[in-house]
Amino acid sequence: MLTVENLTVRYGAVTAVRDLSLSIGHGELVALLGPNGAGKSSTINALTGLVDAAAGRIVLDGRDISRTRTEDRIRAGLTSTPEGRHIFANLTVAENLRLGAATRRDPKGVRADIDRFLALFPVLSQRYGQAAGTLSGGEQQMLAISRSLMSRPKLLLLDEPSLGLAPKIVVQIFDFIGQLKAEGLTLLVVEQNAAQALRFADRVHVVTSGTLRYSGPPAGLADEHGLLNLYIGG
Ligand SMILES: Nc1ncnc2c1ncn2[C@@H]1O[C@H](COP(=O)(O)OP(=O)(O)OP(=O)(O)O)[C@@H](O)[C@H]1O
Repeated sequence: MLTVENLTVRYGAVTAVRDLSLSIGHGELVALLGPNGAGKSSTINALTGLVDAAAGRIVLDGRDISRTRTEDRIRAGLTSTPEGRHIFANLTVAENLRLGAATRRDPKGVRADIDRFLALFPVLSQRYGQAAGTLSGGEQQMLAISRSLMSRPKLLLLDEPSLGLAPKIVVQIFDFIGQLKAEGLTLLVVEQNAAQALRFADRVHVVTSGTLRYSGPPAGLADEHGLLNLYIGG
């Protein structure tokens, strides 16, 4: 579904991502792991067009989207849930959900999707008219993922869905991610929490200092020291 060839992201003199290539097949969940500052968010943001790629090619379902505007990438089926959730705290739960559907022109379908997420997460239903900023961290993450799904993506990029959440909530979030995969959604999940990310991953990439160090099945990282060595460059 997605092919990334030789992606490079620079911020002035800083090269955040260097010559990174990866692919994601239909229905796959691919995990992108790495320590702080490795270039994971920069990769996601280049895929959605929020930052410009200095070099490389991004191909979604056979179409080169490297120079396509973010909103057109969303229309083409690629959406991300950003790190830190970025829900609109002063807007209601309902308004946040509706904003996720900004690129759609089928009000009935939008309404049906909102109903689906309200049924899935009763707390969103109970707090439908309240400011989203009053939700707990875990509830905000559920809302952020639901909002992303409102654009009906075929590929969802999740940037650190576990960030700042209690371990029990993290397990619930990943249970939901596993459910999305079971429903056929294709996912790229960026995570620091390797154990959770690997629960449902078909393949995994490990990036450190902007460079891919490992690409392969999760079993290749089964030895904890394998991942640790990759992280510390051993
Ligand atoms: N807007 C920016 N301007 C300058 N440097 C940046 C910018 N955004 C990121 N960087 C730098 O690029 C590198 C990669 O950052 P990035 O946020 O992509 O890493 P990450 O793997 O997502 O890290 P984390 O897990 O801590 O979120 C880091 O050295 C970071 O300081």
